[in-house]
Amino acid sequence: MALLSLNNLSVRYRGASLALDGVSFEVPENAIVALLGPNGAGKTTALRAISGLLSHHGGGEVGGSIEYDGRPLTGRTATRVRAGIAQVMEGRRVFPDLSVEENLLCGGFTRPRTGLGSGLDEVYALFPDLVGRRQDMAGLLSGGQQQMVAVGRALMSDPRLLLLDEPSLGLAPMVIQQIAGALNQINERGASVLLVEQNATLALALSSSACILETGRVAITGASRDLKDDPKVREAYLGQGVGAAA
Ligand SMILES: Nc1ncnc2c1ncn2[C@@H]1O[C@H](COP(=O)(O)OP(=O)(O)OP(=O)(O)O)[C@@H](O)[C@H]1O
Repeated sequence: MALLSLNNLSVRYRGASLALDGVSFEVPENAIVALLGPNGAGKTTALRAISGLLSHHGGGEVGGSIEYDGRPLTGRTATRVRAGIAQVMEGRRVFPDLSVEENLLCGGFTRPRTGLGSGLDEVYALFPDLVGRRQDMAGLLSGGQQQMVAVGRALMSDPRLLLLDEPSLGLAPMVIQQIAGALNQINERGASVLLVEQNATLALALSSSACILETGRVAITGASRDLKDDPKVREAYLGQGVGAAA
């Protein structure tokens, strides 16, 4: 059974045209799935629908359905059903005047009381760069370190599904590799990841399957290893036209 499934999902923002038009895809248990596509394709809208944030962005009519762990993400129980989902929004959004550790602890507020500790040790093990900065104001960190705080804060709730919106945006290659390594480790420990990325090469390397959106519809979907070799995908999304080196 899929952990998350979008079934014929449509979203229309108030006073605007359809942002998503009959989108269906799944995130299996314990998988990394990439959600790709050009600017305006509807990737962030899909994340907002899953995390329940559409109403904070001009609302919208929603059609179709989303199921998480076999239960619908609609109606009065949706907030409770979403308890296992954590999101890292585009642009990092750390609390700049709180310390690194305070930022992380904010994310642990809904952590299940498993008796396994606060989660801080796991986050510091994933991102050793943060250990020496734990008492520093998060706003003073580099962009890459702030992204580590944002991902770490989401992990503090011990989610089964992590939603990430453009985690590599504006970061140096070495930092991107660290974040990618952390996502692999999170996945190895059993969590699923839905990864929205403009960097399709990175996303296809990290994920087992991918869904490519274009103007609100699913254009291509399949196993990431197949999509990496698909001439249409290479030309349109990987910047590798016919005859380009692999
Ligand atoms: N709050 C909003 N109100 C009205 N229209 C919106 C709103 N947010 C997004 N849209 C529109 O919905 C469509 C999908 O936007 P969305 O941000 O989901 O795309 P995206 O694939 O995430 O793009 P990007 O890669 O540029 O972030 C676009 O046409 C956009 O203009």
